[in-house]
Amino acid sequence: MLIDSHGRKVSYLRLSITDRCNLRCLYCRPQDEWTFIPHEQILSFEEMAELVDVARQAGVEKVRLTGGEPFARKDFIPFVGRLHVKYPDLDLRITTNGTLLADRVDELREAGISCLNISLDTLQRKKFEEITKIDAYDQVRAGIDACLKGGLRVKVNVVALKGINDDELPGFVDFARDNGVDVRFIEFMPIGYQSRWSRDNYWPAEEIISKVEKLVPLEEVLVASRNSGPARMYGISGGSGRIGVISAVSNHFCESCNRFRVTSDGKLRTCLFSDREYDVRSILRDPGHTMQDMLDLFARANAEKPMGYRLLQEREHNQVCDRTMTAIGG
Ligand SMILES: Nc1nc2c(ncn2[C@@H]2O[C@H](COP(=O)(O)OP(=O)(O)OP(=O)(O)O)[C@@H](O)[C@H]2O)c(=O)[nH]1
Ligand SMILES: C[S@@+](CC[C@H](N)C(=O)[O-])C[C@H]1O[C@@H](n2cnc3c(N)ncnc32)[C@H](O)[C@@H]1O
Ligand code: SF4
Ligand code: SF4
Repeated sequence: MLIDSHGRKVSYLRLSITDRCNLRCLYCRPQDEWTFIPHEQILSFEEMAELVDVARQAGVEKVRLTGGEPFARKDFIPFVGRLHVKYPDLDLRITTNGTLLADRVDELREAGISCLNISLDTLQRKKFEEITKIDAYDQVRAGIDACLKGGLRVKVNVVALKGINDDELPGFVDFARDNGVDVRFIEFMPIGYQSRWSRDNYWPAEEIISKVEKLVPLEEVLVASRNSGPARMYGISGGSGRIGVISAVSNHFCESCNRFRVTSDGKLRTCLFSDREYDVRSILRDPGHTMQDMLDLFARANAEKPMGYRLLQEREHNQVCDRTMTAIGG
């Protein structure tokens, strides 16, 4: 079991399947120039499965597969299916941009997935293209509809962008209520070289919630699971669907941080905000390595796990780390 000096226990792994993505969201990655991680440095699915073995041994109960865009990697769904067969009691989740989903819902359900986190920052097609650089709004909406029709639970992630989507609260409240889904507004985090974060486009969670309260009565819902994420959720009175906020900048949740991250090139990050990385890939590719070597690395990393909000304070909210979100996995 991995418990650090602040008493935090690691029970949740975010594993990035690939740094490649078919969108170019303005808050996530550089807009003009970027390089992808060379193919040979990306962990194979066999290596990722071994990593999950180690994580299970270390006490991890929930694994979120992310990216880049996880569905952009060939044979992603069969990999999910293999993990599910091997660990039927593992809480296996996916975060996706939803563009490549619509015709894969049955396959996903058969692979053991019952809930998807799907990113959608606007309910307007033209604005979607402005934010992501790609005209794929209809694909995402079709992906969400297909999930709901196919009986998968959906949580919608909206990066809160002042001056860009702060006029769309009524639409998102209706969307949550009409579809019975969770819509979660994530504070824009200043992550990655060339981050476009600024005081002008940052829209804090408290402001979002107080504006939603003027539209509809809200009731805070306490999230009971120890493996749950950092969202604060509110039920919409008199209807289904919920609105939530992830206040990663204004009101941190580092005391209850339950997670490790591993990037697609096999670097363990104990904190989203810290570029301090531990080289899992070198161990995995050493023919003589043992499970204990991996567990020792996890333990050493965990002993050095920071309180991420302090790193943010030290940088005075300017770009907190160099790696881009698309390479870390969010
Ligand atoms: N600062 C910070 N942000 C996080 C952390 N975990 C997730 N986030 C952010 O929260 C947003 C939503 O993440 P998701 O991939 O949907 O996962 P989640 O909300 O943690 O997962 P569940 O609650 O299990 O659904 C992303 O922008 C993440 O970067 C964290 O530990 N620290
Ligand atoms: C990096 S993406 C990877 C998975 C998938 N491509 C997607 O967009 O859902 C994971 C999550 O991080 C969020 N994200 C990316 N950059 C962010 C930033 N700078 N601040 C807050 N959230 C961000 C995305 O909106 C998404 O919900
Ligand atoms: S990884 Fe996700 S958030 Fe980043 S550019 Fe791709 S779709 Fe957008
Ligand atoms: S900022 Fe770092 S320590 Fe804080 S919750 Fe996020 S990952 Fe955990």
